[in-house]
Amino acid sequence: MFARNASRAFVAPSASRLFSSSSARQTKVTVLGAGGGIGQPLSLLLKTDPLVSNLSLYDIRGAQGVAADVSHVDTASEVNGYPMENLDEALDGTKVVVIPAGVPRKPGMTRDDLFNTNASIVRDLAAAVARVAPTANILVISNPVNSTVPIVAATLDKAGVFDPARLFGVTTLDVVRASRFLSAITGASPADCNVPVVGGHSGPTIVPLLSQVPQGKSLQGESYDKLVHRIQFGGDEVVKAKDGAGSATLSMAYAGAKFTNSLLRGLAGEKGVVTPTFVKSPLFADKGIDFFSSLVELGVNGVEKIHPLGPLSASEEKLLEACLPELKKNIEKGKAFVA
Ligand SMILES: NC(=O)C1=CN([C@@H]2O[C@H](COP(=O)(O)OP(=O)(O)OC[C@H]3O[C@@H](n4cnc5c(N)ncnc54)[C@H](O)[C@@H]3O)[C@@H](O)[C@H]2O)C=CC1
Ligand SMILES: O=C([O-])CC(=O)C(=O)O
Repeated sequence: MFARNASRAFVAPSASRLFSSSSARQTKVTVLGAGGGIGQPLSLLLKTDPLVSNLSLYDIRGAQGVAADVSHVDTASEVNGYPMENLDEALDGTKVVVIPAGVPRKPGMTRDDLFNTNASIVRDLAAAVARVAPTANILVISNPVNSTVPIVAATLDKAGVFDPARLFGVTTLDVVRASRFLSAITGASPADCNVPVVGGHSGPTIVPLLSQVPQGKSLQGESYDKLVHRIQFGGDEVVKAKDGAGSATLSMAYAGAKFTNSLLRGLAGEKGVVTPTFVKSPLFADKGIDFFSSLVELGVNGVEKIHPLGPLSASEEKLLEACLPELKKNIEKGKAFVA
């Protein structure tokens, strides 16, 4: 059964629940990059989401095969796959566009090293969304998220269709990791370890607010430092273990499906859906940083309310201090690319 709160675990609904959910508001969701390491399992998980009525899978290679495969799963949604030349058709009438298109890291690379390849992929896809589905909600997974989200914003802005309430950088994997890693050292259930992770999505820009959850409050010294490092560099752990074969795909697909489900519940009118996401934000705009991830309430129009950070410990103040200049640089790089 689906969790009712964005911060709880995402669990695929049972078939009986799916069949009884036909009255739920349903929505066309498009995945751009559906043939990839994230795109394939993400498409599978979205096929199990009863809030998705149509699943549109697009990639420059392989999307039709993924669509044929996923379409046999016994849930009610329709699935269509589109090849490279049919991007407009894939986007037609879509409410939600999820973008995991682009290259992943190899050992020794930073997320910023992906900029040269992924910036133009994301810009061109955003331009197509602006043209074909200008009111769609856009969920950006492609790295470096700190730069690709500003790229999408600037591209939509250029086309005259940017609505800040409908653009989201997906930072859910950081939240999922924080929850799991904290639960692993405290013995608490991950469901009780809902750590708000704020800032951006790369190394020092990832700021876990452990002091805001009871299980994390008392951590200090080496165990605190180790946990923060693991949350900030969890992606590197996977890149290293995959040894040249890419970065996190399965946990990211889970995180992407979880965030998409949260957004769909908000769009359908559910109240109290609150989760961290990287959005255009006033929180640090006075410092020239106009995108930031913090707890955001999702509603019928997308972003309903951006929550303030709340009280920070001295250690968290320091983490935030380290985050801001790096994040600013990443955002400016994205903006400059489109300008
Ligand atoms: N936001 C996050 O937390 C995370 C982000 N990522 C990022 O997600 C991205 C994708 O990662 P993977 O799926 O592992 O890579 P992958 O290489 O397995 O898949 C990428 C897919 O994008 C497709 N693609 C390339 N250009 C395209 C275009 N113009 N239009 C449509 N599709 C296109 C490729 O054909 C491929 O199927 C990477 O940039 C990675 O760094 C990965 C993990 C977590
Ligand atoms: O580490 C990477 O490159 C992929 C990613 O963003 C993550 O796993 O958090």
